[in-house]
Amino acid sequence: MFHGFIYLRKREPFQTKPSNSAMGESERKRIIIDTDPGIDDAMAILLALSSPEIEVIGLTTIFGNVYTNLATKNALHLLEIAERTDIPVAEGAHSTLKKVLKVRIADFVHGSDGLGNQYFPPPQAKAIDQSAAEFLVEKVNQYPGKITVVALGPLTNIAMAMELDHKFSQKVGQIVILGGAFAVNGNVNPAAEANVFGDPDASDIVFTSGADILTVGINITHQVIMTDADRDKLAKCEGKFAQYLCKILDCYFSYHMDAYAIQGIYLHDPTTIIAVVNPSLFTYTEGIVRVQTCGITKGLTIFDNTMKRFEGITDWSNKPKIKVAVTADTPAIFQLIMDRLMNS
Ligand SMILES: O=c1[nH]cnc2c1ncn2[C@@H]1O[C@H](CO)[C@@H](O)[C@H]1O
Repeated sequence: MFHGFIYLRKREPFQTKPSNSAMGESERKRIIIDTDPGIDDAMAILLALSSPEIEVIGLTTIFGNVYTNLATKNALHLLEIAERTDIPVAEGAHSTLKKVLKVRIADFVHGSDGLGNQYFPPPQAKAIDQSAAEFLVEKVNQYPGKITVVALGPLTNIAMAMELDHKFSQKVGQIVILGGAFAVNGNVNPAAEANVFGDPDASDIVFTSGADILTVGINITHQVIMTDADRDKLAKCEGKFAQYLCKILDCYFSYHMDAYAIQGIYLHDPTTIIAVVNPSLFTYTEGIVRVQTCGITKGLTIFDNTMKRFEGITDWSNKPKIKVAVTADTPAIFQLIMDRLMNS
């Protein structure tokens, strides 16, 4: 049982910023998106690029929905679609933190090209020479306390950045993670959510690193659903992003019909972007999260609400707390995603 609700905060948990006003450059949050595109990653990246509250200063890539080299290709391709090739892409790890090369790839969710089996022409641009971890470290040192890292895939690159610079956790502004399944079943198996399962050792390191972390699990993202009818609305928009997304969504819809028997899709990654764009649409609880790294419950996220003083030392004792999203204003989140994508 997830007993965190006692700590539930009202709608002032994050520093809330106006969502639609013309914001000065200095007020915009600088974000780096760590991503494995991925259909819902593509939606999230285009949503982020349509959101005046944030400035995307880089993309870093990781395995998950696709292998890392394809994630890099897709990230570069999406920036070409958005005409934002000024944004650097840094390629990340090809294997887990423990160097397991045989990673789990969700091509059955996103198509073998990761973008709904559209086989777009290869991008012209190339990734920068720095690795994802090096890029992350450089940026948090350049803008201490000011970078928000949005992690939409397994957490390998973030854990590697923490290994590379032991002060990374203190220098990063916030890490907003799509990860975990709190008090609900996973989506890889009953225990584990896909991103945490992808690299459980890295997830455990990141969750216990002491950084300011907000994690948005599938207990939240499974509430934000785009239906067939919503897709039809998107298809009627002339906007470039809306038209592009309608091309790639079919495969993701078919997967949800197969796996969940729903005529709709879960907006995991776009919902996580909204947690950065308008945090007041979520509430969270605070506690310590550890990750099971082996066995049949590999990838399980186990939350300690710190209400009980356990006798003796446990593996949760003295670990830093993180924020775990527990409620969300799902109609408002969905509407904001749609408005941004329809008007892009
Ligand atoms: O069944 C699944 N297996 C693997 N990955 C999945 C599945 N469903 C969704 N995702 C992907 O994992 C993240 C959320 O856990 C999302 O990025 C989503 O695209």
